[in-house]
Amino acid sequence: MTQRIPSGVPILTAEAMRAAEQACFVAGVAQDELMERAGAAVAREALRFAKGRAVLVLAGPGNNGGDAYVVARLLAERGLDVTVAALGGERKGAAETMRQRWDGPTVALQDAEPRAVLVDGLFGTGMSRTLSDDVRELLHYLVKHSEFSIAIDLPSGVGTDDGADLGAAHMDVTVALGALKPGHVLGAGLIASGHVIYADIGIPCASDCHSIAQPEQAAPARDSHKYSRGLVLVVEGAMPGASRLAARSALHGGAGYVMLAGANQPDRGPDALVFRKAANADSLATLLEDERIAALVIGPGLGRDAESRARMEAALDSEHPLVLDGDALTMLGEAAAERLYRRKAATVLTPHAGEFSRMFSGDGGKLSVTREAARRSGAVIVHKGPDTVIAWPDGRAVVAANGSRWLSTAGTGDVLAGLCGARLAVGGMDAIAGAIWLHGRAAQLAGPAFAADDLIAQVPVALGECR
Ligand SMILES: NC(=O)C1=CN([C@@H]2O[C@H](COP(=O)(O)OP(=O)(O)OC[C@H]3O[C@@H](n4cnc5c(N)ncnc54)[C@H](O)[C@@H]3O)[C@@H](O)[C@H]2O)[C@H](O)CC1
Ligand SMILES: [K+]
Repeated sequence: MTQRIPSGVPILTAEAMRAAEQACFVAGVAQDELMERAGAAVAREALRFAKGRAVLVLAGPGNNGGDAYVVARLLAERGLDVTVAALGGERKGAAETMRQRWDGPTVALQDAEPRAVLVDGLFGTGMSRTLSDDVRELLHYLVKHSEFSIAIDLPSGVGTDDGADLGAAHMDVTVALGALKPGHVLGAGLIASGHVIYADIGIPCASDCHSIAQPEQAAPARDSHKYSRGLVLVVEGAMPGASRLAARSALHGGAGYVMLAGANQPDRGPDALVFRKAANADSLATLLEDERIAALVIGPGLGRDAESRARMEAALDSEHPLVLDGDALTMLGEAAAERLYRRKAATVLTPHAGEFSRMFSGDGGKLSVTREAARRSGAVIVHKGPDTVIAWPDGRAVVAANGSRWLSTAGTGDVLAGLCGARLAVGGMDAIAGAIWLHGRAAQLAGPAFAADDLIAQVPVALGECR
């Protein structure tokens, strides 16, 4: 898997990181020691590429700069040709100690000349405002004219807690110190960070937010049968192709039995896919009385007319675990939180950015607005994108940012909705992250320029990789 983001790693905000660091100091670890560990972790990665190349280390005014001086010293001790370009003069505390321990060449940042390897130690989690024009222009110039660029903790110019673009250049590698930050996995920060390497520097980092990890996918129990593995019913609508993609995806995503409820029997498609006639909302409501249904998927290709709305209401009124996607989300709109909060059964929403903004307002980064929406609606929210944020009502969150760029093709959202239905049926709300992992992994396996149908074919292969 092209692992741009390490999996299963805690994600901490700047404030949480500082608290974790403080707890270390209280436990007796000195800031100098942490800075030495941070610098050693970055130097180790820089060495992989820097052999025989000239190195330019940018040192900012704070502790990110302190780390930078450690990196410079360690690389010079290994015989590399290192120059430090410093922003500002005397530092405070451990950063000043590290500045004084550096006895190699130092120039003022504005006098820096490009070198083959660039180490960015200007700003890390202390980034609080947009980079000034002169610093931003110089940073971009130096990165552009380097052969390899590596950022300490975060690329300078990335919003730590929301991935906002505060002037960042695109780095080849970023070494995340102690934990990932939202800035590594969201928006502009995900792009600027390049390949993210997690460096454990001995700071205990508990978090209810992690980067996505491969799900455990035990094979079905020996005595399982199609109902115990979960019956998924997919509601067909105005555009049957979308719901059929979702239904076939559920079949390959591990469901024991998949039904497609619609107006006309499909004239082709897997025989394993059972069709049930439901010509209108009333006949759908009757079908939904079947207690064997473990999960319901509605929205792909549903349509937005009165009949579609009536079908959605029938699904919402049922007491089945429910995946709402596409048109169902658009029809819910701003009423989503209030309408869903009353549901007792598990509800999963799979909005893309536009659908999300029509349902939930709120400012702040994608992680915080999605967590707030999950809390208010009582639903699991899968806020899709190159940085998909999954948030549960109890505050837990997972971010998936390894997906293939080829997922930007029609029907892949329908496939995800079907996978969520299968995982909801098999493992309940907690299993939803597994659907996103399977979707992303199947896309990587499908290679370039796949169609949604090819994506479904790779899901069992991705499942086979799970323990
Ligand atoms: N948390 C850990 O486990 C460790 C963190 N380390 C490193 O410390 C930095 C965070 O250091 P801090 O001093 O808090 O902030 P920065 O160095 O990122 O920023 C310095 C300073 O710069 C000012 N500032 C903010 N934005 C701008 C701007 N746009 N232009 C100019 N100046 C700006 C602001 O006052 C900041 O305080 C962390 O990333 C790690 O690299 C430890 O060394 C190791 C353990
Ligand atoms: K940095």
